[in-house]
Amino acid sequence: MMDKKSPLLEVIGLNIEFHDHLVPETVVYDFDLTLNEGEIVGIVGESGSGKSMTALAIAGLLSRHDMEKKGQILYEGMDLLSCPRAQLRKLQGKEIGMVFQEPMTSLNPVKKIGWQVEESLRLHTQIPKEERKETALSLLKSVELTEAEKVYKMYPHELSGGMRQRAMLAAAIICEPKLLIADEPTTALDVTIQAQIVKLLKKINEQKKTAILFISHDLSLVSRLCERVIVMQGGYIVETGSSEEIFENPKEEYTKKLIAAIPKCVRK
Ligand SMILES: Nc1ncnc2c1ncn2[C@@H]1O[C@H](COP(=O)(O)OP(=O)(O)OP(=O)(O)O)[C@@H](O)[C@H]1O
Repeated sequence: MMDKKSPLLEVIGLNIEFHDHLVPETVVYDFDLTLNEGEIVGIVGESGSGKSMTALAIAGLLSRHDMEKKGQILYEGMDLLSCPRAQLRKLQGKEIGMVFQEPMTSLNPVKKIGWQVEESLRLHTQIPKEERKETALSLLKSVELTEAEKVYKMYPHELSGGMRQRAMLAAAIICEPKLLIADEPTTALDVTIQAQIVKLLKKINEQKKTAILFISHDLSLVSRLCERVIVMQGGYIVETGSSEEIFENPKEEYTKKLIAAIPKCVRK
C-alpha cells in the first residue's frame, strides 16, 4: 500500500471573528485548505473578502485579544492555533516565510538591507557572521539584485519598489522555508515588475520545492502562478479548483465577474 503523506498545511474550518464592536463580526467563515509540499495555491477575491485575515492567521500573526479564531491550522500536523507561542516563533521565518504588499512597512527603515536579509539566520541558526553574509549576498544575486554587494549596504529607501520586494523575498527565504506566504506581493508594483516577481516565485518553487500560498485580488496573476485557486467573497470560499477549471469554466457568478474584470490583453 502507498504511504499517504500528510499535507504540509491543512486548514480546517477556520473562522475569524472580531470583538472590537458592540456586535461581534465574523470576517472569515469555515475556511478549508490543503497545501502539499512544493505546491502553489492561490487565494483570490476582491478587497475585504478575508484573504489577508486568512493569510495572517496561517502565518500566526493574528494574536489580538479582540478577536477569536476557531478551527485548526495544522502545519505538519501541529495546530498553530493552539500550540505555545514559543513553538510558533520557532517556525516563523524558519519554516514559514512571509512577504507582504508593501516592503516599506515590513522592512526596518534604519537597518541596512544585508542586516535585514540575514535576520532569520541570526534568529534561527548558529551560522557565523561571515557565512551569513555570503549566504545573503548569494541570495540577493539569486533574486536578481545583481549589484548584491552594493544593495547589501543600502537602506530600504535607497531602493526602488521592485528592488525592495526582491530584498523582502530574499529575507523571507534565507532559511529555506517549506512554506512561503505571499500576501499581494506584487500589487504595489507596475505590470512589468509584477511579472518578474511572479517569475521569481516560480523559480524559488521549482528550485527549492517551496510551497507557496499566494494571495491576490488579480485572478490573471494567480492563474499564471498557481496550480489551484480558492476564490473568496465576503469571508466565504465561493469556489475552488485548478487554475484551468476556474479560468476556463467558472461556476460561480462572482468568479465570472472577476474574470470579466481582467483586461482582454492580459487574459491567458
Ligand atoms: N479590526 C477590525 N474589526 C472588524 N473588522 C475588521 C477589522 N480589521 C479588518 N476587518 C474586516 O475584515 C474583512 C476582511 O479583511 P481582509 O483584509 O482579510 O480582506 P482582503 O480580502 O485581504 O482585502 P484587501 O485586499 O483589501 O486587504 C474586511 O471586511 C475588513 O473590513
